[in-house]
Amino acid sequence: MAEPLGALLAATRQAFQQAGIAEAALEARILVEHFTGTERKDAIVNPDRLIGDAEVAALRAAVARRLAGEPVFRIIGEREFYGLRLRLSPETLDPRPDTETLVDLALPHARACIARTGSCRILDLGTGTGAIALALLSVLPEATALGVDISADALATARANADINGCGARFSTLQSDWSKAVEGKFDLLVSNPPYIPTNDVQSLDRSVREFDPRCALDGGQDGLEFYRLTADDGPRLLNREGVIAVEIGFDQKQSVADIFSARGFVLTDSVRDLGGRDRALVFHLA
Ligand SMILES: C[S@@+](CC[C@H](N)C(=O)[O-])C[C@H]1O[C@@H](n2cnc3c(N)ncnc32)[C@H](O)[C@@H]1O
Repeated sequence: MAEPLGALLAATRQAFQQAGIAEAALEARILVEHFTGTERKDAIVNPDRLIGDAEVAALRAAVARRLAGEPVFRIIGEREFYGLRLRLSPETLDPRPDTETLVDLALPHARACIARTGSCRILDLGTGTGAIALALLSVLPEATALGVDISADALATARANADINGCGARFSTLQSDWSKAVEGKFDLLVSNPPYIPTNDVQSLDRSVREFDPRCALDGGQDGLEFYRLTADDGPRLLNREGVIAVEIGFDQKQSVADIFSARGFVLTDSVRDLGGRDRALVFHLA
């Protein structure tokens, strides 16, 4: 039966509040707008607008999934990141707002390269949805990027995201076990690698453990495996004044800095995330 938009929104919000969902009002709005094809203003200006049976049924199914623990962005299959709309798929990480910190940290280095040379060649190792590379491309029209992942599903999603967001001509993809198959030199290497120690994956929050792909999380026994690989291969992949910018776990700054400095890199920049935790580091070759 058709139901009024305002009532659907109120009922969804109430169900989420009762279930103890922290951002009940926001998540209710995201689901209702997505499944009813409405915008924020519609529920305010026209709460009596009738929503048809099919949309109501789709919304009810989505609410049931959310109440069963599935994250809201997985349910709608997309997420906003750095002002871009990114599709998600089964083998992509749901990109987190904290990763925008890495984009902001890398940006001045890319701009400096463009000022120097007129362009910037970016390598994104473990690109997933393409979030980091595409965010950079969206604000750097002179830049190009190569997104690398081991997952063909993730690369297909990154490709679609590049096209949807108008960066398709400047973005290419490569399936590779980390940097093994990557050829050529880059001005900026960015990466948000899997960095959870293998034994800690089981104790992650259920919304992460069950809905983000394990391959995007598991960073090996001590969580640092992909930093070692990146630091080992960095000198081969970077132009002379090239820069590496990586996201890290909140307690990994010293360990990651040690790994890179043992391979001839110098830590030149770092930043904390919105919650005040160490989040991203920049390295230059000494
Ligand atoms: C933490 S996710 C980051 C995704 C995306 N860059 C972001 O920040 O939202 C790590 C990514 O590394 C990829 N990955 C894991 N192991 C890999 C490997 N051996 N070679 C290439 N990519 C790998 C995963 O598929 C996943 O997309």
